[in-house]
Amino acid sequence: MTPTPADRLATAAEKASVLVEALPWLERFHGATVVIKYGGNAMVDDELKAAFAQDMVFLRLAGLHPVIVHGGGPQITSMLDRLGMAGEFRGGLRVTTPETLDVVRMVLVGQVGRELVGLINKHGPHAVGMSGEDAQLFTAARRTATVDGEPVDVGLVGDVVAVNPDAVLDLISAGRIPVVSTVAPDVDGVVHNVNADTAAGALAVALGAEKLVVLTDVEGLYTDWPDRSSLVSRLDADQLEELLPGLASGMVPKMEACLRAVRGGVPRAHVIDGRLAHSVLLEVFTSAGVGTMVLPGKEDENA
Ligand SMILES: Nc1ncnc2c1ncn2[C@@H]1O[C@H](COP(=O)(O)OP(=O)(O)O)[C@@H](O)[C@H]1O
Ligand SMILES: CC(=O)N[C@@H](CCC(=O)OP(=O)(O)O)C(=O)O
Repeated sequence: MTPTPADRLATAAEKASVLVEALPWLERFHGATVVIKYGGNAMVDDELKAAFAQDMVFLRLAGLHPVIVHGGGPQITSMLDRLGMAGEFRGGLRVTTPETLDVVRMVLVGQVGRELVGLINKHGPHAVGMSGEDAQLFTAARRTATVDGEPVDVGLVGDVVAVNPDAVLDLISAGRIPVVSTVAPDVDGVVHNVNADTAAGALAVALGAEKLVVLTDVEGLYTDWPDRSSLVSRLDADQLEELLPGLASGMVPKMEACLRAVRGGVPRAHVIDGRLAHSVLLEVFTSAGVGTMVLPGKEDENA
């Protein structure tokens, strides 16, 4: 059916109202740094990847400073399969032998990071890739996984114990979009595999980011997974701390990262659905937001 002049007016008014709704958020976040964790499971579809790249360029051109920390778990697993190498997760962390680490580093830095940089740079000379090894961005320390309450050795897996954000700040001040892969050396220079959620939380704190946004392949945090009526739209750090021990493995590093961020001075952390095209724009520029928002405390609820 051909739209009537009245239909066209209504559509135009709707489009204008979407743009105007963004105005207070454009004002509020002008010049702000936003750390975005782009998860491996949310980056398996070509159209979604292209939409994510558009969102990052949109944020930059709107005056924000997006910093991307990417994952790549499914991509690492598929390369290990192709190479006939066995892989295993314990307590949500990949058991990482020196041979596995070679594959993790190759896939994260050489494949997933490169692809994201390429997609963003279709729009102009914006993105620059780097890893935790560059300019001492991250220092890792070997960590264990927790399985049934017990510590379990998972090999060359690290937590981030120090961040030197200078190289990221240099890129930000040059107007670039840093794209960070999460392998990092320990104090002796031994490279470790770092979970990307963990690294994103640590980087958001070190940069004094305004927001941490974690994209994943689910609508947000469910307090009683997989009961679909238990999706939470907001909670504070104390409430999250109480829930953490009961969460299943995929959500644990994400929610730990959100907690680390808000406890470390980041005003808001969000877990949003990366399967929804342009979910980052909806989160940043609309009043309702999407997914689950973590706030430092109750007093911040109306902030
Ligand atoms: N409480 C929970 N709320 C939401 N998702 C959960 C929860 N517990 C487990 N999950 C699972 O965690 C997954 C996300 O973790 P993961 O697969 O590691 O994501 P990513 O690749 O984005 O890092 C979801 O797809 C869901 O299956
Ligand atoms: C220690 C550890 O488990 N590291 C992860 C690093 C990639 C990652 O975190 O990717 P996602 O965000 O896609 O899960 C791994 O080897 O899969």
